[in-house]
Amino acid sequence: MTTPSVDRLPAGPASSRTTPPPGAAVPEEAGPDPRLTDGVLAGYAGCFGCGEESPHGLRLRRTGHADGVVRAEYVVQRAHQGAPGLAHGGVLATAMDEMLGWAAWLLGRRYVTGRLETDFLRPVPVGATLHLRAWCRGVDGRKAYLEGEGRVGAPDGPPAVRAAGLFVEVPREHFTKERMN
Ligand SMILES: CCCCCCCC/C=C\CCCCCCCC(=O)SCCNC(=O)CCNC(=O)[C@H](O)C(C)(C)COP(=O)(O)OP(=O)(O)OC[C@H]1O[C@@H](n2cnc3c(N)ncnc32)[C@H](O)[C@@H]1OP(=O)(O)O
Repeated sequence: MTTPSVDRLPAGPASSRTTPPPGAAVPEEAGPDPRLTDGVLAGYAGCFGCGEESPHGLRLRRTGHADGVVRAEYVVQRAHQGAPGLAHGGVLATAMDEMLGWAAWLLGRRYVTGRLETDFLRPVPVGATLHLRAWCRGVDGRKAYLEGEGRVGAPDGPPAVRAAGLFVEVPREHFTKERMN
């Protein structure tokens, strides 16, 4: 049996639930609008994906944002291992969740993840830098369809992870009503 080249896989992992319906447009980016976050969530230091005060967090560092594509870098830490020396798949999925979330919030509305699909294409070693990108494929009412990928070592390095997600727009109260403290 031969192993198919991952580079020949289809462009994304999207299922019907993360594929925008025909006619769903990609809106002009409007954000991030500080009024959406009310100072409570913006740049939240405790965020597991990007916060500087999350001790074992991913500390994603945004490196650019142009033409509807948001970019970031993530260095795999020892605390992020699954198998010895390799990133845990759930941690890589978290990195993609964060990236797709950024791309959604840059549309200028509040979104949470409804569904996240991930393809793991290669193992990612501890110490490696994952170069991440995410973009919007379309918005349909409250639903936004996002995609992203992570490449090892360089922006055009070999792909290690790809993701597609459905994000749902929520009101500000979403972030307060269920909070336990
Ligand atoms: C996150 C805070 C960030 C703040 C940062 C501020 C600074 C900005 C900087 C940086 C950006 C942030 C980066 C963050 C990245 C990480 C994001 C996360 O991890 S978010 C946490 C995990 N996600 C949840 O906790 C959601 C839990 N789920 C819910 O609360 C509800 O289920 C919700 C809101 C998703 C939907 O509930 P309903 O009652 O409001 O609405 P219904 O009617 O059920 O769904 C609306 C539509 O969406 C579809 N839908 C919902 N879930 C779906 C699913 N799983 N699959 C397919 N479709 C789904 C439904 O079928 C419906 O579609 P039809 O309008 O009928 O066409």
